[in-house]
Amino acid sequence: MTGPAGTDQARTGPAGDRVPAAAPGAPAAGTAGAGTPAAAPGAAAPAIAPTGPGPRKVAVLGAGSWGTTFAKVLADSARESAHARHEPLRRTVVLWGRDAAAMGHLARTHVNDRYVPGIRLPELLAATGDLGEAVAGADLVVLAVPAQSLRSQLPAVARHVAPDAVVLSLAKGLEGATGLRMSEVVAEELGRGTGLGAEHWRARTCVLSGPNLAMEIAEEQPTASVVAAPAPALAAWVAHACRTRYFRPYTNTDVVGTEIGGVVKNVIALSVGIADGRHFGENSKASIITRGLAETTRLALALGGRVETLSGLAGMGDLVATCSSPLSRNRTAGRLLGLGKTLAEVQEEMTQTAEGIKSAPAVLELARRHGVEMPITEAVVAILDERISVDELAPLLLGRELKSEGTAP
Ligand SMILES: NC(=O)c1ccc[n+]([C@@H]2O[C@H](COP(=O)([O-])OP(=O)(O)OC[C@H]3O[C@@H](n4cnc5c(N)ncnc54)[C@H](O)[C@@H]3O)[C@@H](O)[C@H]2O)c1
Ligand SMILES: O=P(O)(O)OC[C@H](O)CO
Repeated sequence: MTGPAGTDQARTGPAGDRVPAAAPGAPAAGTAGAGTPAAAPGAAAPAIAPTGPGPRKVAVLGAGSWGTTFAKVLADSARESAHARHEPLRRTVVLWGRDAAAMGHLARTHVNDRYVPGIRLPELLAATGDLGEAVAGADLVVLAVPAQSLRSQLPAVARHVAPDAVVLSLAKGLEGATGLRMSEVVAEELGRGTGLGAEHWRARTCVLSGPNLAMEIAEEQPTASVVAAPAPALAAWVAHACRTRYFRPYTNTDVVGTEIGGVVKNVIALSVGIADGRHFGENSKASIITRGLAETTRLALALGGRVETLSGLAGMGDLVATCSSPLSRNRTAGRLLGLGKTLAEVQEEMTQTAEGIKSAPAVLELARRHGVEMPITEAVVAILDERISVDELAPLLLGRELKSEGTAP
């Protein structure tokens, strides 16, 4: 690992316990080394809601636009908090990316020009191409790889993760093959890989979602977000770890609703992009956004989410940001489709992840399994499958039987 480590001689784990400081790259107390199981099956589970100071070591896995930006947020948060308390910096933030050469360059230069051009990253931010080195001893493990790649990274995470670590998922997608939400994939894989079981990790897995276009946050433009966790104290611990003067995370305990809001808005943004590509104006786009929120809410409620989550930052907030911004990759992909490009051409042109393309069929399948009607999603999937043309989108949606407004089917 390259970059500064925490300055204190001791670290406090998520459960508030004092444990000896770990040398950079070495497993911390309570953490298994590379290739060894992280914890014996049936080991006593430490407290789920961490107390005390925030995480001493944070690993951020995935050095794309959001992983890099969120690592900056975590480093800035530590610096601001130390400054406010007149205390020394106590946090190490380690960003892991699969391209070791790129990570070496990032560590030396503190820039990631491919994903956040022009942004100077904090000195506190370390970078590595060695996943074990990043995860070992981390109190908080942040997952920022795209949804379809997450599962393949988790066995390696399981080999190194501390049993009492907290996991924070940033991805906004459903797994295509299973239709599972990212928090479900995390619990399943870490439960199996550590031998601690899915329930152990479900209780420690949080998600962050909201109107969070990475480049705006990298530029320190004021932004709010939501941390959802199974327990309020856990959400608060994570929120405190990432609050900065430009980033304000709210908390809730609706993990399902928060994840579904982040997933489905990408599909709706594809549709708004298509409308944009067909040169439709604001009425059309506002109509899609509003009815998109209705179908997102229907699905979230069917899965156990809460309506206030969908009318909040992780629902309406994210939908508005993504559907309005030219920075959105999903809206951009939709726009290219609307301009007449094929899906293959769009994918060729996109250099960053547009989660909605892979998630849309999984969202539709999930909705069907729960008897939820999602006409916009259905139309987007039909376009992606090339069963209908982009010109058929509007007649298809407007030709449906009239009904009363609201989220009811
Ligand atoms: N960019 C944003 O504004 C933003 C904001 C909020 C949430 N998100 C979500 O965050 C997640 C990550 O998106 P992003 O914007 O950082 O994507 P990105 O396209 O900018 O970067 C993706 C990164 O993941 C890496 N990657 C891809 N496959 C991998 C694999 N198999 N193993 C390891 N690394 C792999 C790539 O090399 C790249 O560094 C997505 O789910 C996205 O929806 C993005
Ligand atoms: O660029 P997009 O479309 O992946 O959207 C980025 C963020 O999710 C917006 O909140």
